[in-house]
Amino acid sequence: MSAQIIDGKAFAANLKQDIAKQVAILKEKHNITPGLAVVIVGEDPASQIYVRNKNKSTVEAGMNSFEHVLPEDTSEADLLALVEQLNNDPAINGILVQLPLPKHINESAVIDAINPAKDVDGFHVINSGLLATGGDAIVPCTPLGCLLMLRDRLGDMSGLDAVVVGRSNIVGKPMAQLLLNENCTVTIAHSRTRDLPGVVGRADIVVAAVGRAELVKGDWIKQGATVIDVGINRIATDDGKSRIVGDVEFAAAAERAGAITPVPGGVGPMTIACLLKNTVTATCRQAGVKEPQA
Ligand SMILES: Nc1nc(=O)c2c([nH]1)NC[C@@H]1CN(c3ccc(C(=O)N[C@@H](CCC(=O)O)C(=O)O)cc3)C=[N+]21
Repeated sequence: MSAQIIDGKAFAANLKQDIAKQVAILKEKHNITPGLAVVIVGEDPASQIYVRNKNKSTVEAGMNSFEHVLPEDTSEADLLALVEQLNNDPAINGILVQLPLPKHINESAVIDAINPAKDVDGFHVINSGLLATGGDAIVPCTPLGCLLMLRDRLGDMSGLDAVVVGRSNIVGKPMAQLLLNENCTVTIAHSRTRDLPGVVGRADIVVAAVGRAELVKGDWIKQGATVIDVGINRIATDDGKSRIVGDVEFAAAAERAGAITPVPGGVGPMTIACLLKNTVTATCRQAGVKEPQA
């Protein structure tokens, strides 16, 4: 058997079209243009590429994009002052502070300084608390993108065994919450898990988010399982160049899975589409208007 490849790029392109329609309706009916501010501290080239992609997608969707590139040696106090300024700016509906931040800055202090209503990453402790307690959270973009692809593929997930490999605050934990909300039986596996192959092998749904190249082996996957690969790892190749691989051994896993996301072209593009989606959601909540149907 060979898996269906879940085309995250095409899925994201569709989602972005819907979002552009929503933005057009917001403009026409309410005279509102959503504004997204992205803050980046330091010169990490990979980060700069993400920021550029986000900026391009935001503008393509008809929203306003504001970029703040600060030097690596920016103090925590100066970054907090910028966050406060963005919190108070009515033209800004969403704020994203690119992670990781330089080591001299306390990340959670910065994230928790963002107005939770503008926290389009869904990283604020208020939003993680709302997600955990069934409230109206802004949901982190990567897990939200994974959920949309899973719903599209599987529909009702009630009673399915789901394993999330990885326990980060930004992917693993919120992903587990979302799967629990779908009535899956959820296991969170991590570096101390005994018998990871056995745990993964029971799962109908595997979400791999550990950040370790090809850690999840193809022959662990249950026949017909749905595999979502969140990893983006750059590895060296024999010819002295490099390529991007996920957290799952893709070719071998595709032999057994029912469906699988590729890397690149899977979860990554959905993350950006969901950032735009969250920005529309946040804008509508701030304005007290119902989210338009695309
Ligand atoms: N506050 C914050 N929020 C984030 O959402 C955030 C962050 N910080 N820091 C960095 C990571 C990384 N990230 C990616 C988003 C999209 C792709 C993406 O679209 N990747 C494409 C292209 C990959 C390529 O070819 O380079 C793909 O997977 O197909 C990748 C990585 C968001 N992040």
